[in-house]
Order: sequence, then structure tokens, then C-alpha cells
Amino acid sequence: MTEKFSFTLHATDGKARTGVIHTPRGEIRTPAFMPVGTAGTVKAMMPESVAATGADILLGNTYHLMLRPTAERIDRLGGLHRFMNWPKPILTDSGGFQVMSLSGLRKLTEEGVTFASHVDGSKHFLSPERSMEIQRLLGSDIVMAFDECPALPADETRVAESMRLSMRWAERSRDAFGDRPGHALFGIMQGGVTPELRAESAEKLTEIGFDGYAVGGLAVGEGQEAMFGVLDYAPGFLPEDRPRYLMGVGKPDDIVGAVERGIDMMDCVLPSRSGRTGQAWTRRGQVNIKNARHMDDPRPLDEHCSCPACRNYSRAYLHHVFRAGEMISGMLLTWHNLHYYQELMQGLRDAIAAGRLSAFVAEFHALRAEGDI
Ligand SMILES: CNc1nc2cc3c(=O)[nH]c(N)nc3c(CCc3ccccc3)c2[nH]1
Ligand SMILES: [Zn+2]
Repeated sequence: MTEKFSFTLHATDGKARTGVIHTPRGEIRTPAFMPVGTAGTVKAMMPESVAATGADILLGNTYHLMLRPTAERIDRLGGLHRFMNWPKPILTDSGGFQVMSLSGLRKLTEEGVTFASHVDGSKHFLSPERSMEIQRLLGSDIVMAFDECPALPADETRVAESMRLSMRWAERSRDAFGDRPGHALFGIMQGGVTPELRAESAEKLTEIGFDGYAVGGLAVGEGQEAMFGVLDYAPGFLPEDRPRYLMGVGKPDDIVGAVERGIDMMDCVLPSRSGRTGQAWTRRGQVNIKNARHMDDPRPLDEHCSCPACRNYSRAYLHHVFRAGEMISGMLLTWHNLHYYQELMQGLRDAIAAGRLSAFVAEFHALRAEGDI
């Protein structure tokens, strides 16, 4: 068990890397997929079940938790790990992204952002300093700098101004974070789809110095082609001995493409959110279990999958409980999707370690039929 935060690279295959992030609360195998536990829970999952899928770390949200039950209350109750019964590492976002996408009535200044809670309309304020304090009260192991992610489409001038504000906020985040052994602070690169702006952002972050670096400002509607276009160069602008975290990504083929381009960590609500709507992700593509053609199908979702949903239930049963609106439906599909995502990550880690990533990626695409299976 280590008392400090460090990243060990074990192998590379092209631009792809595999390694381990060491934290006092445990190891994170990379490339890693991090399930999102927004309000202190991965929806429809017990923490033990999330751990059983193979997740080494999960995400919490400063924005949601500061509104309800508040960071001060969670601190008084022993911190977020104790509160939500998840003893392994937790990464929390800094809140700015969620303010812009969720809250009402906002005012953005150099100082920070004031906004109305989407829960009860009450007024709140976030700044680099306040975000660092909230994430410290929550006790998260990996803290994200407070940034601004511009809504797309945005013209280059707006993207440049927003990125430069985020870089000034990154410096204030670093200063406010202070020296916290065993806890990490990650900077977030912005700059839209403009290489020069991405380079300027990476330079500034590297100069300030962070324990890890996120590629922000993507997965906001730009589409996979534009996202991969940025990922063809942006990760390479970041220090290669530190973890690189692509925020908000994504579908299985987004994840494979991001890992090929040098990304080490990813998060997405997709496997849990789509699981609750009956959308299953499998090695052969997507299954919409609510489709009538599954009504009499005795086969499992995926005969190769070892998750509880695939081991113990038929497509017919899953179809039935979704149609009947039974709670077990979201539980089983979420478990399956998170299990599938973790199996995909294990496959990527093994392939990179064995120097056979291109063969793995070719097989990944060959197996995936288009549309519903
Ligand atoms: C879905 N697409 C998506 N693009 C993102 C861009 C950014 C960005 O540029 N800056 C920050 N700070 N966060 C972003 C997020 C939220 C990721 C998250 C959610 C929940 C918990 C912990 C972390 C994004 N999510
Ligand atoms: Zn399964």
C-alpha cells in the first residue's frame, strides 16, 4: 500500500499504453473505464456489484453533491468513501461542466460562476477555490481543476477566451489545492478542435504542473470524427509519464479509438444510463431488449458473457421485466453493460501488454454487426 500517488507504465503498443496508477486507496489498472456515480451512487447498482464488474475507481460529482446533501454534511459523516460504502479510489469532477449543462440562471465572471440549483432553485457559487474545498471535504482521491467547457458550436475566438480563462482557473486550482500527499490534482486541457489552442493549453498546464492531465471540451456533440481528429494529436502534447484522462467518453468504439490514440482513463454515463432504458452493449453490437423479437428468446443476451444477467436469465425474461417496468430490469442490464465495458478494458490492457493491439481492434470491429442484434 502506498501513501502517495504515482503512475507506472508497463507497456506500450504504438501510441497506446498500459500501466497502473497507485493511490493510498488502491491500484487503478490502465487503460481504465470509470463508472459514474453522480450523486453518491452508480444508479441501480450496489457498490459491491460495481466492484464485481472489475471497476477499480468510480466518479462522483461536485455539482450534485454540493447541492444535496452538501459537501459539509458528507465531511461530517466521514467523507464520500464512507458515505457511499466505496473504499476504493474516487475521482470527482470540479463542477463547472455540470453547472453549464444542468443549472439555471448563471453568471460567469473571472472570479467564478453563480448559479441556481436545478434541485430547488437556491443560489450557489463555484470558483477554483470553492471547488477545491468541496472536493477536499468529499475526500476524493483524484481532484479535477475547475474549468469552463464551452458549449459547441462556438467560434474560435470564444473557444480561445474560454480556454485562457480555464488556464487562469487551473493555476488558481493548483494554488488552492496545496500540498496533499496521496491525493492527486488533474489539469484539464481545453481548446476545442483548434490544434494551436490545444497546444497553448497543454503548454500552460505542463508549466503549472499536475499529477495527471485530462482532455476536456470533447464528447459535447462534435461527433466521433472530429473527436478522433483532436485525439490524433492532443494526447501527445501532454507529459507521457502522467495519466491522460478523456472526459465523458464513450461508446465502446469511441473507447477503443481513444485508447489507440494514447488515452489512459475514460468515463461515461452510457453503460449505466442506457442499461436503464433497455439498451445492452455486447461484443457483437447493441441489443434493444424491449424489441418484441426477444419475447420468446430463451438465449442469454450474450452467451460469452459471465455476468449474472447472462448467466442466469434469458432475453425473454429481460424483455418481460423491462416491459413490466420491474426494478430488476435496470439492475440486470446496468450490471451487464458495466461488466462488458470492464471486459473490453481488460481485453485492451492484455492486448497492449502483448503487443497485439491492432489484431484486437480488428477483431473488435469484425464482430460488431451494424444495428440491432
Ligand atoms: C459526456 N461528455 C462530457 N464531456 C465533458 C467535458 C468536460 C470538461 O471539459 N471539463 C470537465 N470538468 N468535465 C467534463 C465532463 C464531465 C465528466 C464527468 C462527469 C461526471 C463525473 C465526473 C466527470 C464531460 N463530459
Ligand atoms: Zn452479460
